[in-house]
Amino acid sequence: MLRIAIPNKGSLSGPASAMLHEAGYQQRKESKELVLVDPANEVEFFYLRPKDIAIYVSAGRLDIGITGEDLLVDSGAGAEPILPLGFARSTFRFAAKPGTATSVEDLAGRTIATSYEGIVAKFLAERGIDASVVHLDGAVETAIELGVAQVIADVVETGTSLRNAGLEVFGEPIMTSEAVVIRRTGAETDDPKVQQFLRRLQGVLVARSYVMMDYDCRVEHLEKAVALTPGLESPTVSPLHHEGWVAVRSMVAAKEAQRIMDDLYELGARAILTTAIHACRL
Ligand SMILES: Nc1ncnc2c1ncn2[C@@H]1O[C@H](COP(=O)(O)OP(=O)(O)OP(=O)(O)O)[C@@H](O)[C@H]1O
Ligand SMILES: O=P(O)(O)OC[C@H]1O[C@H](OP(=O)(O)OP(=O)(O)O)[C@H](O)[C@@H]1O
Ligand SMILES: [Mg+2]
Repeated sequence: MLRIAIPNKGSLSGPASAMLHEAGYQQRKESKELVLVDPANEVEFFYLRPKDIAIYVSAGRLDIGITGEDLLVDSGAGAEPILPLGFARSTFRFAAKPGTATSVEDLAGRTIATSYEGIVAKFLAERGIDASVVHLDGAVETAIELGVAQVIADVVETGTSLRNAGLEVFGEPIMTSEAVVIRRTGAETDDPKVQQFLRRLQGVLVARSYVMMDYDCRVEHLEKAVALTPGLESPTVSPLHHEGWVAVRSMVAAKEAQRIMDDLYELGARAILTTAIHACRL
């Protein structure tokens, strides 16, 4: 059985479970379940606090986990990312009241409120900046207004929370982050069970970002049409009963599909269809 740590709460939890479900794994039906065994797929899911996942995985009793890159760095645990998952994308930044700080040099002597002391301490140590850090569990943006700190260091996505608190980012971004699959540093890379799990998730990522495109075109336009739809390997081209015409089938990036359909139509291609890909193994 592959033993996998999954976030039980917060921004990572819903999208992680949705991705696993799409990959064909059973997921828990109610949020109080702590462990779920999926015998058909030979995996066991442990629903853990996102901040703790890297610690569990580094301890070696769980094979892999899903967490945020920022949480992994913050934990300082001996685990490493092996597959980016494309959700929970964020940037970790310093922010303060406008006019009170413009660069990281202004951090010296200040108090910084954060839920991510590990990341902040590492950043300050690397730059030799002497500042105090106060830990808060959340709603860190309010710390300045309430006099707990002069600066915050927090996750920023849309910037709405900062704006609502009347704060502005300053200095370079401390790090960018997204959800990742992690494993213990130096763990077996070629464990077939881990490889199969990763292939399933990669299949979901591809199925989400590509569509299958089919169209008919005249043989003399084939080269130009295929240049628009080169596919991942090479398009499938089949003869049509109607002489001088071929049918072409190719994978296309979903976000480019409409533009490519326009260009194919201009070229004289017809019966241009796109269909969703539900699952794949490349
Ligand atoms: N608004 C957001 N947009 C995108 N990613 C986010 C957002 N908030 C947090 N994250 C990411 O989610 C992970 C943090 O998950 P975690 O569950 O600890 O915090 P949370 O989503 O803020 O939940 P909570 O604070 O309610 O427990 C981090 O990787 C972080 O970068
Ligand atoms: O830039 P934004 O789109 O506003 O997103 C960033 C905010 O989202 C998260 O907060 P969350 O809602 O999880 O509350 P928390 O601060 O209590 O963790 C994060 O801690 C930021 O506060
Ligand atoms: Mg939060």
